[in-house]
Amino acid sequence: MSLSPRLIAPEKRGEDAEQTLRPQTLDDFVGQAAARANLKVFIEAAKSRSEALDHVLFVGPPGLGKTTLAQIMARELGVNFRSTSGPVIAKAGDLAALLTNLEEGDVLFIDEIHRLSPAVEEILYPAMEDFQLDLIIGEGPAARSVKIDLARFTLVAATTRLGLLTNPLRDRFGIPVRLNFYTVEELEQIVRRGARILQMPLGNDGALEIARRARGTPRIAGRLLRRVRDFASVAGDGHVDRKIADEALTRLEVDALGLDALDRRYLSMIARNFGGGPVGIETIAAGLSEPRDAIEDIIEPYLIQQGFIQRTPRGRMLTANAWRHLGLDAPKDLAQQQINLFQEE
Ligand SMILES: Nc1ncnc2c1ncn2[C@@H]1O[C@H](COP(=O)(O)OP(=O)(O)OP(=O)(O)O)[C@@H](O)[C@H]1O
Ligand SMILES: [Mg+2]
Repeated sequence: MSLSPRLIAPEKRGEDAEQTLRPQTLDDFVGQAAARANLKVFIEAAKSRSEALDHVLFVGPPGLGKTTLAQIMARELGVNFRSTSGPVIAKAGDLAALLTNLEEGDVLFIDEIHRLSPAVEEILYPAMEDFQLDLIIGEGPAARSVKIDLARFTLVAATTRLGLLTNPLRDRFGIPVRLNFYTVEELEQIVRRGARILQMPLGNDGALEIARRARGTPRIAGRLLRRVRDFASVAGDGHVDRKIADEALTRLEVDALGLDALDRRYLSMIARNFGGGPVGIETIAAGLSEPRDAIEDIIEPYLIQQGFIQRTPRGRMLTANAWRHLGLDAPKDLAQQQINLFQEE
């Protein structure tokens, strides 16, 4: 799943030197206060009992710190970190090989767990619950099943789409953690921290400007920071203030609220072609020539959180906010339309 390239796309891209900006400890990690406080307690408890931590599931839009937190947890627990992802594990045997290599207490991180194949999921259930592998060896009448004991490990999984997880899988995580978009204040701290690490001169107003336009997402904050740095070193003396940040971000087509060209294309298509909606997701996907998954995962969560669109039973609908942001007049009966749609439910 990916969108056409865009600067503020929150999904990961290889070119990003993300590891340099990654916080290494829970205390270093900005924001997500509730999640952080809970994890701290669970980690302390597991350590004091010398037990493996219960399985953890991180849920949230791309770029909010799921992988980062998984790595931090292994470090704070003082155990090995092994990492893989749903689409990479093709066969049951691949997962079996990973699991049998784990040591007591290790963290196994499975990214994009909603993309595991059903056959692989079957293997995972007893492994998570009883720390056992049930394998079928051979085929036909000669097939027999063997049980292999596993070390007590902690599965840390991440998904952008909780709805795509099967219930039995979801139920096996003792610690579900939802990550939310970051506030501007939190992003400002993240931007300042990034600037310190990159040794880049950044004024307070410059940090605020980048934070406000980072779409609630640390990954985007980091990426904007690097692009602004490039711009400042070419256009000026390298120092970043509000004016330089604004110029750079405007050139990159990131608007005052952090929406990029694709976000605006999404909104203006619904406004101009569908009178503001309601319009179904398949129609939107076709109109934008982007995969439906990516639209639901990457574009919509932020637009919903910012109150630009509403999901109604009959499809997506622009809010008054969105019409205003596009500089267009909202239909006169917008409020009444929205009330009617929800009453149909
Ligand atoms: N709380 C934070 N403080 C500082 N930097 C952060 C924070 N959370 C994330 N980052 C930075 O944002 C980037 C993306 O984080 P991460 O890879 O953990 O996101 P993710 O949720 O795993 O995304 P995806 O769903 O695409 O895998 C990293 O470079 C990381 O350094
Ligand atoms: Mg990740």
